[in-house]
Amino acid sequence: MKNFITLKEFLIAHKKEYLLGIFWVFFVDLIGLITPKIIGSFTDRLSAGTLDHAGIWKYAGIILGVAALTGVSRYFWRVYIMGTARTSEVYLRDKLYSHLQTLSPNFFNYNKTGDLMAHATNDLNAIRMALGPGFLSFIDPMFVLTFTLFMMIYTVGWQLTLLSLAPMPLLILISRMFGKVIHKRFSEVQESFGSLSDRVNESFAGARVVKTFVQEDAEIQKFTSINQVNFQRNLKLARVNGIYNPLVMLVSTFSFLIALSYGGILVVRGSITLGEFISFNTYLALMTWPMMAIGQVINIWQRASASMERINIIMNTKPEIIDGPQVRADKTDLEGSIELRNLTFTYPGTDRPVLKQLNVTIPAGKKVAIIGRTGSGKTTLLSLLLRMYNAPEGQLLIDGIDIHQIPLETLRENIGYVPQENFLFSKSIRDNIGFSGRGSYSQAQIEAAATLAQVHGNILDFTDGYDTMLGERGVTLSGGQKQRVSIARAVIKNPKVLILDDSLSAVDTHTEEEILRGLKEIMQGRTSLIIAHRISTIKDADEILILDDGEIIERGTHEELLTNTGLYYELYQKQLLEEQIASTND
Ligand SMILES: Nc1ncnc2c1ncn2[C@@H]1O[C@H](COP(=O)(O)OP(=O)(O)OP(=O)(O)O)[C@@H](O)[C@H]1O
Repeated sequence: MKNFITLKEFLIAHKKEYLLGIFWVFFVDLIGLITPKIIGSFTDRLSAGTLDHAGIWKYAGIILGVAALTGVSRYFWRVYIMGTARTSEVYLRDKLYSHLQTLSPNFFNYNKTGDLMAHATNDLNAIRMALGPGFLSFIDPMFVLTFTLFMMIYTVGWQLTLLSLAPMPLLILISRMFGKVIHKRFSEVQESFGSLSDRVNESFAGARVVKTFVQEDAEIQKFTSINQVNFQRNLKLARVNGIYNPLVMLVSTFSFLIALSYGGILVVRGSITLGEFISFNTYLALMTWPMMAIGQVINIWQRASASMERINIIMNTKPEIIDGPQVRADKTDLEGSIELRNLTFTYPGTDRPVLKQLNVTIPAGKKVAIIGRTGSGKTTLLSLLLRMYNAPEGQLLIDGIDIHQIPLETLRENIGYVPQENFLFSKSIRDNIGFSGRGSYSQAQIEAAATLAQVHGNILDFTDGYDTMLGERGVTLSGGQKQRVSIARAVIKNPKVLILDDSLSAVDTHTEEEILRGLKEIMQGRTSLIIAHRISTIKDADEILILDDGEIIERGTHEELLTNTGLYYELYQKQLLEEQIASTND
């Protein structure tokens, strides 16, 4: 039960609905006791020959009335219990989603999307089942068993009742034994379903790569084997259920057997009437469902508990990147100066530093470029600036204060970031560009940003213009167009700091020049950090840093760097040569 602590708040808030639900279950179970008594009395009067036509109609009327009342009451219990269980699913899904939003990018490096989706679907469904049908299957049998037991003792005495119920403790034993196995096997099923969802998600997301590498058959094989594992695990669970449910049935059949044989003897002896015997057996029949239900309850709750355990692992994951106690809440704006003080950074879970003792000061409003071989740590530095990862205390300062003292919202709202991988949402181009404004940007602002990013013309070429819907990952746009929409999305924020991570690599040199000219205008007085592989992108920067294996090996302006014969000079010569070859080929 301790797994369900996550739902404490919800259950307290919805106790009224559950109490009303309990009332209606209580009421249905209470009136359910009338029918067996009526049938018994009907039998006795019939065998005594004291029943006329009107009497028969009266009995029929009562039975019909009870059935109608039961139907109406059942409607209410469904509304209160099942309805609240549905609400719990919405509550928990929202809570899970909101919590996932707070977790750091590192969490998503280690947890696969498909598996997280399985948590949000299958696991939540199992929990809903417990709070709806599972809860009902718990309280209903409690009432039915108590009431029926009372009526049985009242009708035929305690000896026959006790004897008939003698096999019942066996039920508890069986349920305890099977409960543990069901919990374990259901956890395994959910886990394999997570892997299955993840496989599907990954292979669809990478559909183009799969096709271009002609890996369809291999993908099908991989899918089939995971599907088989999932099937086998479901089968193992079904096997437990297959033994468990008939065992529960068998125990209740023993009860019937005792009731029939010993009850029959009592009727023959004349200790009880035939009517009482029939009433007793009808009560015993009433008990069959609750007994089965107790078996089901254990099953449902064990599944839910396994699912809740999985959800709790996520819910108990503490967000690593948060506003700590040292945060300065009054810092609602940035000026844009950046300082790296001996910055050394190692990714969590690894032991090799990716950035080593970097010392850089970027005054507000300056343009700094970073260039270097792949894997030299350029993107890592930007991730630290955006606090996607935590830099060591005191080594990364913005506006002269430690980055950890700046509220996350202030930090990120004031940085315009164009990532290396231009992820666009499956929304219209307008919504993608205006992503940060949640619909508050005017069409003129959106168009201005698009013009600056040199993509306005392209957008107008689409039939639906700014309303053009982008497929998953913006598949309808070319690489260069995606980059430019992504630039427009960053600059519309009018950020104090603009970060471009190799964001002009997919546009031709002419467009690049146009974009840079536009950016120069908007970034007047604002800080920009540009990563590039092409020297043409960065040559007018105030300072260029050359990063190699996490260290700054050269720094200076374009002109200063060309006076050395270092890596920058080497890169420049290589790119000049490439350009010359390209122009001779034209
Ligand atoms: N989340 C991570 N966990 C562990 N190591 C990482 C992680 N992300 C990047 N790295 C490693 O850190 C190093 C620097 O990576 P980074 O992405 O910063 O390089 P880069 O200079 O931006 O490269 P490129 O020009 O190819 O984009 C690489 O060796 C990379 O494998």
